[in-house]
Amino acid sequence: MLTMKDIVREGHPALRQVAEEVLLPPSDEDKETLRQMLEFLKNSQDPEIAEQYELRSGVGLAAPQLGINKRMFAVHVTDDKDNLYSYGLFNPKITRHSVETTHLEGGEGCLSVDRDIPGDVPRYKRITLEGTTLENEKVRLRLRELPAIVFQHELDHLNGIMFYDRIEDYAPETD
Ligand SMILES: O=CN(O)C[C@@H](CC1CCCC1)C(=O)N1NCCC[C@H]1C(=O)Nc1ccccn1
Ligand code: NI
Repeated sequence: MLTMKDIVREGHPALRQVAEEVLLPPSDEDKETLRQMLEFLKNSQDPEIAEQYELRSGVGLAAPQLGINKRMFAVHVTDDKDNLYSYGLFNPKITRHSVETTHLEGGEGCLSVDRDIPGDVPRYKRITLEGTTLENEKVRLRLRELPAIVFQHELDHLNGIMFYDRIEDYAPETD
């Protein structure tokens, strides 16, 4: 099973690479990796397992965070209407998005970042995202609010972008 020692931290080159498309249909190895990533998220959200294996709770995990330069990530998150979004996706891409943006109250964190970085991280409020599932089926997901934020955070990892890259820097007072 995956634990925190499998997750690379800031400074590891994989976090700053543009990940490679996964060849479809996904290989057994890629499917097994993605399944393990989804399992990690579920374990990390189980208080007993998380405590036993010292897992930081996560709602998303991208392959580059394991040092794997492939366009695949897992998400396991429940929205404010108690809808569970649990997916392992290959080659995800945003095909549509709102102009309107939102941000996670209190800012974002990252399992690959062992420090707190304050600041709003702007995300599209609504997105349409397409990808291929663990069953090698194409899906089109219409997401909003927290699920949309999580998928955007994961997609950024596939493009070598960290959440704090998006925190706008205020220009120093000029007057
Ligand atoms: O790339 C993937 N990662 O780095 C794991 C991150 C992904 C989330 C960060 C912001 C959006 C996606 C993650 O899950 N966390 N980051 C570290 C702190 C704990 C945890 C978290 O934000 N949990 C959470 C958030 C909202 C509601 C419930 N739980
Ligand atoms: Ni992250």
